[in-house]
Amino acid sequence: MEPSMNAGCHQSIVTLDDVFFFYENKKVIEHLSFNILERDFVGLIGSNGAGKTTLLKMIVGLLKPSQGQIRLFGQPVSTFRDWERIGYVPQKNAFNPLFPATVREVVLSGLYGKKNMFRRIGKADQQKCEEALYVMRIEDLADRRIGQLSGGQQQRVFLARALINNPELLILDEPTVGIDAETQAGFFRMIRHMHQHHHITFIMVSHDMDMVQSYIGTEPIQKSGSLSFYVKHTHEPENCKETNLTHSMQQLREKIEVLS
Ligand SMILES: Nc1ncnc2c1ncn2[C@@H]1O[C@H](COP(=O)(O)OP(=O)(O)OP(=O)(O)O)[C@@H](O)[C@H]1O
Repeated sequence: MEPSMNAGCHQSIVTLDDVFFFYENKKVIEHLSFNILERDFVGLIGSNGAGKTTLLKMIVGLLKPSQGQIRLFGQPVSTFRDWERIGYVPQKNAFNPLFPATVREVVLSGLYGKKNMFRRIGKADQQKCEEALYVMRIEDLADRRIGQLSGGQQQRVFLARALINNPELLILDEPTVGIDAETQAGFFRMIRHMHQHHHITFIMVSHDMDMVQSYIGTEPIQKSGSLSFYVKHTHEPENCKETNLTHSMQQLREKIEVLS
């Protein structure tokens, strides 16, 4: 996966060029170069402490590479501002049961972006929120406190939060940790459906080798230290059109109901 820029359906979504990362003197990532194309599904596997979360945090601009460059949608991450194009579900969102935010508030907060904390919530935003709640089948939880939900329910809330902007890139950091096997299987069916039917590129950290190998591929495309990158390319030209959010999200939910 050499860094390169491509046009049309093969647009580069994330490019890393000889990236290093150090926490003080501890080297976590070195000489990492790769290129993720539009609608790729990247599975990132690695032992504890391999640097998976560090890498995701660099991609979403929360950490700065010690050396090298990262580009998002062709732009250097340092000047990138279109954060609504990216949905990020961080690892393990454990909440104090008394945390005051409701599910609806958490999902709406996905619209605020990095610089927009105090924007007024208009009708269109409310509508997007209701769609995201609907598609994740959590509309009946909308007024509950996030901290009072199960791990599986919280995971759906954070996915709804990430989906509210109709992201082009969805980044999931071990989305099924601590979740029962049945809920995990339903979650992966949903993720696969989203990848197959929607215009979304995925990067997912997972310890679930079975899921990664059955959907993405049996061999990693690249290794770096103890990080392994599995990549499924999905570049059929007929799938390279923008989809209508409302319609596609409703289709997604209907499909999930069939599968669940
Ligand atoms: N803020 C920090 N300061 C110093 N060292 C850190 C910090 N965050 C992480 N590390 C160290 O950097 C290394 C990589 O951490 P990271 O969280 O990226 O690993 P990971 O692959 O996501 O691990 P896990 O599978 O356990 O979640 C680990 O050795 C960790 O202890």
